[in-house]
Order: sequence, then C-alpha cells, then structure tokens
Amino acid sequence: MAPPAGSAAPRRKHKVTVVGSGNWGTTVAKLVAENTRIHSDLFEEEVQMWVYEEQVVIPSTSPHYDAAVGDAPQKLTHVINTYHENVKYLPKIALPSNVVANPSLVDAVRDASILIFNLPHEFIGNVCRQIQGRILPYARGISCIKGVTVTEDKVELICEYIGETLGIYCGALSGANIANEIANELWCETTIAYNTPPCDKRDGNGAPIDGCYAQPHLDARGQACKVPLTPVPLDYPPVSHDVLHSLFDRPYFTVTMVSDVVGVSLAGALKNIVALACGFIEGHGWNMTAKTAVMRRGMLETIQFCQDWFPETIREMTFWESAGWSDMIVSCTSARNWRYSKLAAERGVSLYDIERTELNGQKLQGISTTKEVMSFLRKRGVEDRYPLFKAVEGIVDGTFAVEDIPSLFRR
Ligand SMILES: NC(=O)c1ccc[n+]([C@@H]2O[C@H](COP(=O)([O-])OP(=O)(O)OC[C@H]3O[C@@H](n4cnc5c(N)ncnc54)[C@H](O)[C@@H]3O)[C@@H](O)[C@H]2O)c1
Ligand SMILES: O=P(O)(O)OC[C@H](O)CO
Repeated sequence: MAPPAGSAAPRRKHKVTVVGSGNWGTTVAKLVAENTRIHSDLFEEEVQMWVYEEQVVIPSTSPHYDAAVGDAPQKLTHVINTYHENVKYLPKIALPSNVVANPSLVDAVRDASILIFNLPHEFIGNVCRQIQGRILPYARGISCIKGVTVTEDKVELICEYIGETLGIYCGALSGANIANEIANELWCETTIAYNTPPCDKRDGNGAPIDGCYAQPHLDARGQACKVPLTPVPLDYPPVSHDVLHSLFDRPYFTVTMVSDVVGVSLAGALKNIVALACGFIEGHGWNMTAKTAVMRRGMLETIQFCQDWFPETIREMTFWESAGWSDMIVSCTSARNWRYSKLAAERGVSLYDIERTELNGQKLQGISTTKEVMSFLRKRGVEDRYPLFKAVEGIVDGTFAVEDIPSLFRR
C-alpha cells in the first residue's frame, strides 16, 4: 500500500467527540474543551458530548429552576446546553460553553477524528454496534473506561474491543482519578497509553517515516492487526503523544504518556474488584492494616492476570504509574466502588440494592468486572489461582463471608 498523498503541512483540525456523559464522561469533556480552546491550531473548539438522553427535574432550590417550567421533567441535553451544567451526573460544575450535548450518537461522532469513549463498560458493545461504519475510517480513539469485555474465547481490553469493532486504533486513559475532584480542579495525575500505529508515524517535517507506513500495527497481544488501519491524513496534525498530551493535560491534570495499553487498561479494570474487597473489609469493621493486605494481594493477582493472559506486551513498570498503584490506593480508600461496598457491608444489604437505591443512575464497575473476570477464569479452571477475586465474587453473591478472607492466604 502506498503512503497517503497530501501536503505534510497540517491544515485541518481534529474534531473531538466524547462518547458518554456520566460523572467521568462530563468531567473529561470539560477538561478537553478547555484545551481545544487553548490549542485552536490543533483542534476544533467545539467538543461534542453524546448524552444518553433522559428526563430530569430541576429542584426549586436550584439556581437553574425556572418557575415557568416548574417540576416538569426536561431533557438532560436541553438542560446541559442551556445552563452548561450536567445537573444529574456532575452537578454544581460549570461546563465550558463549547461542550455541546448531543442526544444522537451517530450525529455526535460524525466527522470526529478523535473519539473519547467514556461510559460504563457494560454499554460499550451497544454503542460500538450503533456507530460501526458511521465514523471516519481514520478516526483514533481513547478509552477512559475501566473494565474488560469477556467473550467466549478471550478476555478483551475495552480499547482493543473498540478498535476491532470500529476498525480504528484506540488507546487508553486511566489513573487515580476521582471525577468530582478533577471537575473541581484539584490536582491529580493520569496515564495515557497510546501505541502510535506505524502508518501514523511522521518525521520532523510531518511526512510519513520511510518504511513505517508499510509495517502492520501490533495489537495489545503483540500480534499484527488483521485489518489494516487507515492512516490519519497528512493534512491533520498527527495523533501523536504530543498532540494527545495537548488535548488532555491541564494544570490540575498531569498526563504521563506510555505505550503499555495492556497494563494501563487491566490495572484500571481490576482495581475495581480490589476496591470492593476493601469496602467490604472496612464495612465489616477492619481497618487500614487489613485493607493494605488486600491491596497488596489484589495487585499481585492483577499483575498475575496480565502476565497470564497478555504475556507478550505487559510491562511491570506500568504498575508504578498513576494507572497502577496510585489508582489502587485511591480506589480502595475514597472512590465509589469502595464507598458503596462499605455501605453494603455496614447495612448488611446486597451491593445490587445499594447501586439501585444510592447511586442515582451511576454504576459500580466492580460488580460487572468481577463477574466477567471470574467467568473467564472459571471457564479455564484457574479460578483458584485468584483467591481474592474469587472471594469478592462470593461476597457479592452472598456465598462467602468477609471474615473468611484471611483464611484464603493461610499456608
Ligand atoms: N466517576 C469517576 O470518578 C471515574 C473516574 C475514572 C474512571 N471512571 C470510569 O469511567 C467510566 C464511566 O463512568 P462514569 O463515572 O462517567 O459513569 P456514571 O456511573 O457516572 O454514569 C452512568 C452513565 O451511564 C449512562 N447510561 C445509563 N444507561 C445507559 C445505556 N443503556 N446506554 C448507554 N449509557 C447509559 C448514563 O446516562 C450515565 O451517563 C467507567 O468505566 C468508570 O469506571 C470513573
Ligand atoms: O468511583 P469509582 O469506584 O468508579 O472509581 C473512580 C476511579 O476509577 C478512581 O480512580
């Protein structure tokens, strides 16, 4: 295949769309929209945000309450575009006016050259099916989703699943990131894993690098991708580590770019299982010493999982990035999976009940990730090599007691 024709000097700008508008989706739309304004040489200013449409009622205590509308339900997209606030999933945070909420998924992704996927992982299959063949063939993706997809024969990273389903390359963003803190511009770090496809590599003049173009891109397992990627046209700025850094890095959100998509994705997904364990432990009345033991065991099982199923590409140094130990610590001490599993243990009710009654539509990713990972391990008869993950599944299902966790590790 010949390299793409065209001038090496970029003329077009990237159109950025955020697919998803929950607590984290809206926060990422905010920070990215701040950057598209600053880097107007690289990006179109407007950022589309796909919103799973629903009706919301603005309470009379809200500054957005309109007496003429009263308690009548209104479309969430209308509320976001009118008041520049996602009153349901990110209340009390002003969004830049260049974030545009769009209830049509197909319309929101049309002509976007950078797609940011940010919604609970259980919905990604349906979303990808709807936009298959309806995006730019050379679009590039970043998945901010923490979870995995499990099919009959394999466990798949979300970014891998997105890439294969849509025929594009997709990297991953993950870190010790509590959406509400970042939305309030409290400083934190994150990790973006992006393995620039050979066909997108350019030299200092913006021209394709000799030979690179013809090389196949290697997937997360280190194997050549089955479907060749369509290169990003040369009249766009390259989708490089530098350009992605410009899109996501903020004074309150420090981005480190790496290439290990497996480590970043799996650390982000599996820590949610460990966070549930820590919540159950604390709700049971144990404290930091028990929790740090569980974090350590959980990290060992996470690294073992990566080595067992993605041995070709995993890099242990990734676990020292924000996506690794930092996310493990924050998730086990202050995030939702920890907070609500603690509440479930304190109240003696199931986690499903807590998700339904306390979360106002938000999702605990740890529940589905535990189920999916355990079904994958059980199918291969290796679930006993992952005693902590197995115990969490048992506690969620009510078949295992928190006080029996130490017995798992007795020799
Ligand atoms: N919230 C955080 O602090 C945080 C931080 C880092 C990463 N993450 C990860 O980001 C991802 C997104 O989480 P979030 O916190 O933004 O979500 P959330 O739990 O706040 O919101 C749920 C979202 O799902 C949408 N939804 C409900 N039903 C749907 C359907 N059938 N199809 C499509 N969408 C539907 C809702 O409209 C809402 O936008 C998750 O993988 C999470 O682990 C979250
Ligand atoms: O609130 P949680 O449990 O979904 O976790 C949020 C982030 O993943 C923490 O880094």
